[in-house]
Amino acid sequence: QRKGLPPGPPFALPFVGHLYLLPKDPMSLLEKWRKKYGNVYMLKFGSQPALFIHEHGFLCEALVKNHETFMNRNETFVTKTLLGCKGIFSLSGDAWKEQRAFVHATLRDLGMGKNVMAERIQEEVKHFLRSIEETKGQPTNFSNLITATVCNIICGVVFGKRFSHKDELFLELLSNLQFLFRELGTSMPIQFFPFLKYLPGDYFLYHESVHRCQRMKSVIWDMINKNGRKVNTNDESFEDLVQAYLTEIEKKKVAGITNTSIDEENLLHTVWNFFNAGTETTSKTVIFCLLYLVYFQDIQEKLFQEIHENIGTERSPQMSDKPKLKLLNAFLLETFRHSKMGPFAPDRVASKDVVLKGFLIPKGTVIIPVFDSITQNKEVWGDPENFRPERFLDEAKKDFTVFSVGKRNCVGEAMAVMELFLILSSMIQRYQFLPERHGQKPSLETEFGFTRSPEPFKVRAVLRSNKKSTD
Ligand code: HEM
Repeated sequence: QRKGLPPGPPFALPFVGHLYLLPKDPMSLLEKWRKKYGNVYMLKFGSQPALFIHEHGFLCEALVKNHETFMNRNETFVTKTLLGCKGIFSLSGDAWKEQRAFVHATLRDLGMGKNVMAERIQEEVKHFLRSIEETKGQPTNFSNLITATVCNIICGVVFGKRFSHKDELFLELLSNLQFLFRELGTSMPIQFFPFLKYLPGDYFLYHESVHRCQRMKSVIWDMINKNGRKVNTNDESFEDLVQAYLTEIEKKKVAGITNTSIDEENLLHTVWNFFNAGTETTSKTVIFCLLYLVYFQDIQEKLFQEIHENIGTERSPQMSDKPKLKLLNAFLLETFRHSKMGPFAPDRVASKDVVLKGFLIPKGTVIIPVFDSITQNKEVWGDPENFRPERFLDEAKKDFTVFSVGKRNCVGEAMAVMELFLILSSMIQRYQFLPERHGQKPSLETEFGFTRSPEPFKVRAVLRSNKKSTD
């Protein structure tokens, strides 16, 4: 090891580095290494150094204080082969800065004033509540409905329209999205050993993933074009992201600007990134919230009382109600923390040699934030194993976010928070969620993946007695 490098386990093998040591769910091994080497240690992924960060302060040192050095994404099988290094998620350098500034400003505008974003979310929430009602209090697994709802909210914000949950394009979008999320974990070895794609039988799902990505592009392209859009470069008022983006492309053309990343290829991939980054994360959060509501009936009742006192049961919750629902806000933060929904943040790469808190981090090092430890550290949280929303009410503010930190944090954070607030407050206001069978709690066990999932569970959604049917 070069002098000054962070500590790390021995026995890195030629070609594979430490990869051979990592099991499918590596979290307990990473925790073991954290205890042995500290909150920051280094492994080798093949020949590439990989820095694991288990501490919020160190993460800020890297991603906030040294943003320019760690701004770029690592080029991986997913970002390079599947996403073609296009779109806001995969781009690096000036092209990323240009996409980010444009997307950030557009999302901000959609969420301000008339608040088109909140309107689109509320429209979808109405459909969601109606679908819950159709279950008539019978035990139901709501996961697919929640995922379709969240995906359709993105359609509303991006394309300016929602789709019927039975629409063929919408169903294909959803199925490819779910496949890629579920299966990419299995094809991970391909990330480091691309020659595996030549093995017969497509065991690592290389060809299937490439095929699904091609279908995904074609579906999104159809959705982008479907409205037969007209672009008016003088019109500054937009009701969706695609319209804003197409207008920006046109403006650049009219002005003769060719040195730009604002083009159709990046539009397609950026829209795709929205679905990849926004569907699974947000829907899993709602699913975990539902699980905790059912498991902790006393907390559910307190949340209902808070809504009852501050909003009543006659009108739908609005974004302006959010500051008043302190327990609901705390419940959401505790769900993020306790569920460990996103074990890792997507990786970045060091663009030059840099010294962080006395450690030398060589150019080309991959940075892997381990959110699991940040949310489960006993020294920070005291009793991390307990689900206690009040910790976000009573105690000194904790440094923690599941949206990552710095200028390249989640660009959809405000939208996600809006969705989660409107979905949850509306659900709790209207229904009481009960376990499948009286007195039988669902399991809190989870399965590891890009995002963690709870074990499948059914719930009875019983209309609160003071609510009228939505029909
Ligand atoms: C609970 C919900 C969500 C969580 C926990 C979450 C978390 C994250 C995290 C950890 C990152 C990586 C940031 C980094 O590299 O440091 C990210 C990036 C991103 N997220 Fe989210 N996200 C959520 C919802 C959304 C939504 C609703 C959208 C949009 C519809 C979205 C769009 C994106 C995009 C486009 C990026 C890439 C940003 C860039 O590279 O500049 N996310 N998200």
